[in-house]
Amino acid sequence: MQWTLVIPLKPLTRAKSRLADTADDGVRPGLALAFAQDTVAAAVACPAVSDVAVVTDDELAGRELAALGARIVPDSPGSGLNAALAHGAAVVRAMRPGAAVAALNADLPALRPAELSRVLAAASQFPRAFLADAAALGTTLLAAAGDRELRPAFGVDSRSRHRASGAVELALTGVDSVRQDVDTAADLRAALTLGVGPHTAAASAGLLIPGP
Ligand SMILES: Nc1nc2c(ncn2[C@@H]2O[C@H](COP(=O)(O)OP(=O)(O)OP(=O)(O)O)[C@@H](O)[C@H]2O)c(=O)[nH]1
Ligand SMILES: C=C(OP(=O)(O)O)C(=O)O
Repeated sequence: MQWTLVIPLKPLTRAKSRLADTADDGVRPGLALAFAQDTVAAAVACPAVSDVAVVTDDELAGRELAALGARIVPDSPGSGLNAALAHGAAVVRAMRPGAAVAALNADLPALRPAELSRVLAAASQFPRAFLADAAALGTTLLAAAGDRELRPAFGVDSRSRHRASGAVELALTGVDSVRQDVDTAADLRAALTLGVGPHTAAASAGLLIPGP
């Protein structure tokens, strides 16, 4: 089964505000872009993924992510993360009716294509399914079969909302790279330990990451 991924990305100057202690205003946009580049590159390289749509209004990110093979969808609702995801899924399905779609965060710099394949293979067993993030409070991936609406409910504590929505929580081990989103300095440290992609490795090389 082949998936279309929908990846949301805020304008870079507003992204990753919880990393302000680690990366100042001059550095943080480039770091957020690097996370998205490594996420998109791994998604595009995943054999279970037929195409990747990035919902963003950021011009630079749009150019850079298109160069990696993503389709760029303007965030025309301009009403936040879940509206952007629902819009991205609708645009994808207008072009490819019945496409299986999965929302994936743009801040997974350690993402490995083989682990993403395992998660998508598991998700394909259910009408809707999700993967909890490394903190076990949020969500990094929400998947919907071709005949189901995505119904995204990302944001603080989204794990419990996605569970309450009837989506099946995927109980997989060995998929840490798909769970490891980066919101804080501790998350960045964990991602670097897992092994990040080349964009994030370069962008984080000069950072002093506060200790635990
Ligand atoms: N297109 C779009 N993407 C969004 C929007 N809000 C958040 N995102 C993306 O959704 C994912 C999770 O977002 P958040 O955790 O809310 O924001 P963040 O920039 O990652 O981090 P913080 O600023 O620390 O909250 C990231 O990939 C964001 O870039 C939005 O309004 N539109
Ligand atoms: C939006 C989410 O992620 P974050 O941890 O980046 O806020 C979420 O977990 O639903």
